[in-house]
Amino acid sequence: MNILLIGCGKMGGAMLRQWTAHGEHSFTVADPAANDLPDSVTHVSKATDLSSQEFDVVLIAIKPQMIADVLPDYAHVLKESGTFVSIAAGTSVASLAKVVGDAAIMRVMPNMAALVGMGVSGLYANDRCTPQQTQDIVALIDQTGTCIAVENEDQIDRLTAVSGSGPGYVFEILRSYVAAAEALGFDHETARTLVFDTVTGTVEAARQSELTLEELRNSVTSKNGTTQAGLNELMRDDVLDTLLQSTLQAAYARAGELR
Ligand SMILES: NC(=O)C1=CN([C@@H]2O[C@H](COP(=O)(O)OP(=O)(O)OC[C@H]3O[C@@H](n4cnc5c(N)ncnc54)[C@H](O)[C@@H]3O)[C@@H](O)[C@H]2O)C=CC1
Ligand SMILES: O=C(O)[C@@H]1CCC=N1
Repeated sequence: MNILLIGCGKMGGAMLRQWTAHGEHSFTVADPAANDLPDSVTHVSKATDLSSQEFDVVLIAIKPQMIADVLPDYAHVLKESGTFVSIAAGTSVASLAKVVGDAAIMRVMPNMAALVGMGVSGLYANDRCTPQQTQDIVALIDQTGTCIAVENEDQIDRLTAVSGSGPGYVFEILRSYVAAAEALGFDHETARTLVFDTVTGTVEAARQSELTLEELRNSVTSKNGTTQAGLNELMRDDVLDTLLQSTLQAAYARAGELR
């Protein structure tokens, strides 16, 4: 496919890196500030630099607040049979259709783990998208990790709060965990190794196990042992559950404000 990526910042750039590594599609990036693009990518700064080219896919990866200003310039560059794909948080299909008209539009919500090919994305396709169009975009997103198709847009906003914003929460939890390890006397590098290897190993063990997370937690908690002493603090007054629920609710509410 011949794909135009409008905006190639942190998220668009992370996905582009995986796509160019796969080498299956042709990419043009429209971004006045893009640099360090892979050699195979054509770069333009603005829509008028595109001449009369038309694309199979126009992928919108600019900030939600910029879409109304920037997208009108690109509304005509999609082939009749093409697909608009937006990764912008919140911005609804209805808002996009106001700019590009009655077209095949998909909302994809990726996350930053796409940078290392381990992203997880949600995908919603409006009823103008054919099964073939959906299949093609699912295959494209699969090149950045895993793609989960959802039935309605609200699911995309909910998924944004869980996995789209998820790396932000996880980076913060890791930062705090590493700081706590340093407070116990480890140097920064050793603290990072201990925490990162504990987290990645535990996630993989959970993924490969048939036990529930509660059963796994209990299986490593000896009665009156060290883990129980730690968990008594971590689980006190359900503070962690309350905090994570309010964290996800706040992100979901913000997605609604961006529609
Ligand atoms: N950063 C993340 O973890 C995630 C971001 N997203 C979505 O991805 C989109 C982009 O976010 P980021 O990459 O984080 O932002 P960013 O600020 O890193 O990238 C935005 C890019 O848009 C470019 N841009 C600005 N004006 C432009 C114009 N007139 N024409 C073309 N390009 C222009 C900028 O130069 C920049 O490279 C947002 O809509 C966001 O909601 C979705 C999932 C995760
Ligand atoms: O913070 C944001 O708005 C973007 C969308 C999901 C993750 N990052």
